[in-house]
Amino acid sequence: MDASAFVAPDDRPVTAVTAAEMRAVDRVAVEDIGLDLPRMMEHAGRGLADAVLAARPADLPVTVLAGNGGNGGGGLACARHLANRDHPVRVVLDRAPTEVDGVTAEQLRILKAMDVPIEWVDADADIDAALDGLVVDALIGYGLTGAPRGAAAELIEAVDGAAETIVSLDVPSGTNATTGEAPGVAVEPDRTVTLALPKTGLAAVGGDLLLVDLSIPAMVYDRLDIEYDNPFGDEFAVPLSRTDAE
Ligand SMILES: NC(=O)C1=CN([C@@H]2O[C@H](COP(=O)(O)OP(=O)(O)OC[C@H]3O[C@@H](n4cnc5c(N)ncnc54)[C@H](O)[C@@H]3O)[C@@H](O)[C@H]2O)[C@@H](O)CC1
Ligand SMILES: [K+]
Repeated sequence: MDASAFVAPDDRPVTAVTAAEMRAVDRVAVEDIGLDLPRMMEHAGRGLADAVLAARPADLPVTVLAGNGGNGGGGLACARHLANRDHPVRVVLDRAPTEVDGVTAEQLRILKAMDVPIEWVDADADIDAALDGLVVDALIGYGLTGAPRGAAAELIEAVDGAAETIVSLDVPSGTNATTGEAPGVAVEPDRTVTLALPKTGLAAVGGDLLLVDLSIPAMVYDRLDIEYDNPFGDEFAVPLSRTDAE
C-alpha cells in the first residue's frame, strides 16, 4: 500500500500508518510527552460527535455500538456530547457493563450517571430491530485480532442490514487497519472518522473519510521517523480523499 494514498483538502499527500506504527505513536505520546489516553480519547469523542451531527439526517435516533477498548471509549465520549445536545442516543455494548474496564469504564460510568440508556447484547434479544437509525460503530479499531467473534460479530452483522447511516470510528469494525482486509464480517460505513493519521487499510474501504486531530505533537512522529506534515492546518478535522495509488 502506498504511503500517500490519502490527500488533504489542499492537495498535500497525508502519510498513512499501519496499526503497529499507530500503536508506537500512542506509546511515544504517552511515555515521552505525557499525553495520556484519556486526553486523546476526549478529542476522538468530540471529533466523532461533530462528524455524527454533520452526517445525521433530521432527528434519526443514534445508537453507539461500543467495545471494551480505546475505540469503544471514543464512542462513549461521543455519546456524551450528543446527549448533552439533547439528541436521542443510546449505547449498546458487546459485553455486560461489569466487563468493561480501564479508561473505557470511566467513560461508561459518566454515561450511566447521566442516565444515557445502556444496553448490551446478552441482555437484549431484540437488538436488530433497534439498529435502524444512525449507528456509530465503535466496537473495534486497530486492535482487531482475527475475524470478529461473539457479540461483536453479531452486532456487526446486524448493523449492516438495518442502519440508515453508519459512522465508524478509526476503522470499520472487522477491517484490518493495516491491510484493509476483512477476515470475517465487517461494518460497511457511510463515513469513517479516523484519528491522528489515516490507517493504511482505509485505502480499501468505501465511504467518506474524515481525519480528526488527537493533538499529538509533530515531535512524536519525528521520533518514530514517520513523515508528518500537519494535515490539519488550523482546523481540528479535515476530509481526506483517496488516490488510486496502491
Ligand atoms: N491515541 C490512542 O491510543 C487513542 C486510541 N483511540 C482508539 O482506540 C483504538 C485502539 O484501542 P485498543 O488498542 O484498545 O483496541 P481496539 O479498541 O481497537 O480493540 C480492542 C477491542 O476489540 C475487541 N476485539 C479485538 N479483536 C476482536 C475480535 N476478533 N472479535 C471480537 N472482539 C475483538 C477486544 O475485545 C476489545 O474490546 C484505536 O483504533 C482508536 O480508535 C481513541 O480512543 C483515542 C486515542
Ligand atoms: K470501529
